[in-house]
Amino acid sequence: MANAKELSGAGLRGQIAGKTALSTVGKTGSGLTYRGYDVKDLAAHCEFEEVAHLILKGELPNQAELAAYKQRLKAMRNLPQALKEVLERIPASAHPMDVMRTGCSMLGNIETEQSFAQQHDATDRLLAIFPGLINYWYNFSHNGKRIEVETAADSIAEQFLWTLHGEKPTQLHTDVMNASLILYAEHEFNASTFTARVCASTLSDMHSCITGAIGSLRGPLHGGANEAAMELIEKMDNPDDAEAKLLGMLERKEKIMGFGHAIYAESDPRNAVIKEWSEKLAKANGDTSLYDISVRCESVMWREKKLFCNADFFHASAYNYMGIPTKLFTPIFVCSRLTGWAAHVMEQRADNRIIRPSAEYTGVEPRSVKPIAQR
Ligand SMILES: CC(=O)SCCNC(=O)CCNC(=O)[C@H](O)C(C)(C)COP(=O)(O)OP(=O)(O)OC[C@H]1O[C@@H](n2cnc3c(N)ncnc32)[C@H](O)[C@@H]1OP(=O)(O)O
Ligand SMILES: O=C([O-])CC(=O)C(=O)O
Repeated sequence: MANAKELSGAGLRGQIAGKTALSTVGKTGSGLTYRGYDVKDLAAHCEFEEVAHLILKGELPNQAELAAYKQRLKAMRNLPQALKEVLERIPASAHPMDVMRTGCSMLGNIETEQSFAQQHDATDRLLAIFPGLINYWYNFSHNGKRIEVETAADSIAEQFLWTLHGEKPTQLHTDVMNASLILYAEHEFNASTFTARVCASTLSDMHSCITGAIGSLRGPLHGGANEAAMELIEKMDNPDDAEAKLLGMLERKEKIMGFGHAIYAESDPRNAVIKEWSEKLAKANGDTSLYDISVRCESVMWREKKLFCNADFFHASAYNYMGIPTKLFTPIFVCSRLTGWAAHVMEQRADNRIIRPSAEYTGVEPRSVKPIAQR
């Protein structure tokens, strides 16, 4: 069993900030469970929709329940005209995470969650619409194409790749995307989920909670690390060059994105899964250089700093092998983590007290206001 990380210091590290029945992170040092199931088990045996059902409704579905759930999501993919018009006004230079944030917020204006009784409907609609939403904007702003988002895709994994590339993806690519969505789905009180819960604790609506969470996920210390990792490894010519560049960065005390974790001590269980998929993709592509560079980065970081790859690092090469533009990496995380965020919002609502911690004051002592002429 891996050692637990010593949790103390700034950033609320180690503080119990609430209760959850959704997941455990690093409880045995390195494990991750969703409602009692090991994430590796789920990634090996399930479709993303099964895991979404587990997280949002409490149990894995049976065959009939899964078919009904997928059919329901499939029927909710259409983009309202008003949302298309907003997306068409966002320039190609925008960051896709900002597009996701705006898209989610806009949907909250036109399909507002009127009461908490609609929380599952609001969540399912977001799950169904997000892949098409981001790829509608991407194709319009980058290629001048208004794509059809109501595809024949059988799953959210397939829908993302289909709406991006305009054709049915290969089984290998669908399988990787499916595993990736499962790995990213839920992670206890991480920064973006905590954002969603804080928002939910004011009794706000689902779209506001998710919009806020997207803003928190965007940063390179959180979800944005998969893009930052790609920007790093694409500058490396080969494994030896990777080693030299990393040693230089460590010497200059630079942060290496895609490494380290706030909770896990020695490894992130999601890494082994996505690393294996990255290797399969590399072999299928007939060019393993990006994978080989990533493997060297992993061994150098462990040898030099005892820092390990988190979920994001091998996602960079895996997504790149599937022809996904780097700036769309973190929006995929959104399409997945939406399940965890929404389930946490529901959990917060079910047993709520407004989240309002205290601060240690470090400012000046009390003083009186001088009339403006005397300042
Ligand atoms: C899906 C996800 O969101 S996973 C996280 C994605 N984020 C990244 O990959 C960004 C890079 N990693 C990091 O910035 C950090 O490891 C975080 C934000 C994930 C966790 O932060 P913390 O809990 O504060 O890290 P931790 O306490 O383990 O840091 C210990 C030391 O290692 C250093 N360290 C941690 N990660 C890294 C890294 N990736 N590169 C270089 N040094 C690092 C810290 O700077 C710290 O050094 P110090 O004591 O001299 O300040
Ligand atoms: O838990 C965290 O701090 C970050 C993380 O890995 C996630 O949100 O998936």
